[in-house]
Amino acid sequence: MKRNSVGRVRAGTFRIPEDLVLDHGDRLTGVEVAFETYGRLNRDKENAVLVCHALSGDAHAAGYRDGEEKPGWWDDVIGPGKGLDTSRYFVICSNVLAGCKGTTGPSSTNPKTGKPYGLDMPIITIRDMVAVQKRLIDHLGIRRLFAVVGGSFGGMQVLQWCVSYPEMVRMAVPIATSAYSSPQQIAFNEVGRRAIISDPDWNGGGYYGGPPPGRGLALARMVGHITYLSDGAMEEKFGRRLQDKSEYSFHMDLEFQVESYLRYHGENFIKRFDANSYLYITKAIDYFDLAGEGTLAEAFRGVKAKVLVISITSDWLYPPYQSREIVEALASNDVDVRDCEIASNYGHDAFLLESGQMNYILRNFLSRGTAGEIMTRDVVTIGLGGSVEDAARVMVEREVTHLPVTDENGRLAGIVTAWDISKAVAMKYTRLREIMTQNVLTILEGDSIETAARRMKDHDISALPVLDGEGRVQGMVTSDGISRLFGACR
Ligand SMILES: CC(=O)SCCNC(=O)CCNC(=O)[C@H](O)C(C)(C)COP(=O)(O)OP(=O)(O)OC[C@H]1O[C@@H](n2cnc3c(N)ncnc32)[C@H](O)[C@@H]1OP(=O)(O)O
Ligand SMILES: N[C@@H](CCO)C(=O)O
Repeated sequence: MKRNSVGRVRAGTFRIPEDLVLDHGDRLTGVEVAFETYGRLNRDKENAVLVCHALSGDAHAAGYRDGEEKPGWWDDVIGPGKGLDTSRYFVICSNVLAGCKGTTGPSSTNPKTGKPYGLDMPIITIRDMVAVQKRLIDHLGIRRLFAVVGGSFGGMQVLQWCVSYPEMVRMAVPIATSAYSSPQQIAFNEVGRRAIISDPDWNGGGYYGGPPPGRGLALARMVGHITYLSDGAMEEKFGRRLQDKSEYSFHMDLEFQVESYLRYHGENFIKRFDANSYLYITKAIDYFDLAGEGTLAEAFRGVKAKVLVISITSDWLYPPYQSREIVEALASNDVDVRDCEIASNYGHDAFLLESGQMNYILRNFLSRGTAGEIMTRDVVTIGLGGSVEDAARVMVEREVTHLPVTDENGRLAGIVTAWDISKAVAMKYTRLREIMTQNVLTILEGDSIETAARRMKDHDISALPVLDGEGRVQGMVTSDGISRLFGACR
């Protein structure tokens, strides 16, 4: 087992109770979603990170399933102390709708016929896929996701989350992706689909129970896999070296290492993936175009998330210019967006390979610092029934200038400051209710430090009570505390 892995994991299945109405009006009954989770959901359910997988990915993003040697596809990034730190976050990954790894897709049994859907499966969009993920997140009782993260086709899902459910996404990390599929990306997907459809075993998509279109699917994967690498990476890996020989054979069969490698990946892929799912997912990718008839800036108008857009220097499938378009369109809507570029020779799949850079970037972005991390936890409060004199005594004894006032349930009812005490003495008030501020400005544990600093600055105050989801005081953030923090970052 790899170091700092989340360890043994097993997939859960969630069955959506109601019919799923799809983007194009079709309905699916009894949709099931396979998912895995890593880490622990905190009491306020505010530390959930949804990971969206790429084309051939699945819910098994990290850890080891019983009987399997290889960990999940992003085990280098998900785990204790890693970029998606499972000692802090509750990480969720689900298999996409139309997938073939536990979530309803063309290879699943159609409840109407008792047979595999095949091409009876309606065409699915990325918006449909994200709508299914939303139902899973609702089912888990999560009202707002701390972050949504994904690479490639997974990055498209991240952008769709930001547009479809802006209130639910606190931070978003679309990686090596695009807000629309370019003609070149469509072209490669079409070649892959034609390879499958041209395979005699495809049988109109009705191959289940008989030989699958393995030749077509392997060929589709070989073409796709070339786009996941780079010219430099292939030069490094293979050059013109021959496979298990020192001179040309001058025949039509295998000569070069690169040929052998692609055949290997093709043959490996058909052991774990369904050809019809390949058709449906690449179709969903082709249809993806957030701007639609309008502009990308218009599409991003409602985005509320803080966004980090990550691109890869050598990615020629989803080139960095497509990430720049996303950044510009978000920035034009005053979205809090930043971008970074992973320096790598690996090409598009670098988001799976450059785990050192990925972990560093994710850790720094996600832990941009939250109020919960810098608040003083041993916060001093006073009950609503207390007197001005009681408040003055507590302030002197505990050397505080702000005193949250709580009701009988421990919920915040107001706040009293040293200035209020001075006024009370001058005005001869004796009860807290007479002097406390009732409309208290507060902050949530998961809100960023920047948000706290901006709120204090905008309202010219020097302290903010930090509340949990039930309105109970968890701590205090003060302007002194924040300045000390940034003072440390010389
Ligand atoms: C992101 C998601 O949602 S999912 C998906 C992630 N998984 C995949 O995409 C699976 C297929 N993709 C890959 O394997 C990707 O290249 C990665 C990023 C996952 C792995 O990349 P790398 O670690 O660089 O592995 P690489 O692409 O070089 O392939 C190594 C394999 O090729 C084999 N190989 C290398 N050269 C040759 C050759 N000349 N002939 C035959 N096989 C070869 C190796 O033996 C190795 O086999 P193994 O995987 O059984 O150990
Ligand atoms: N190679 C990864 C990324 C593709 O975009 C996959 O197969 O899913």
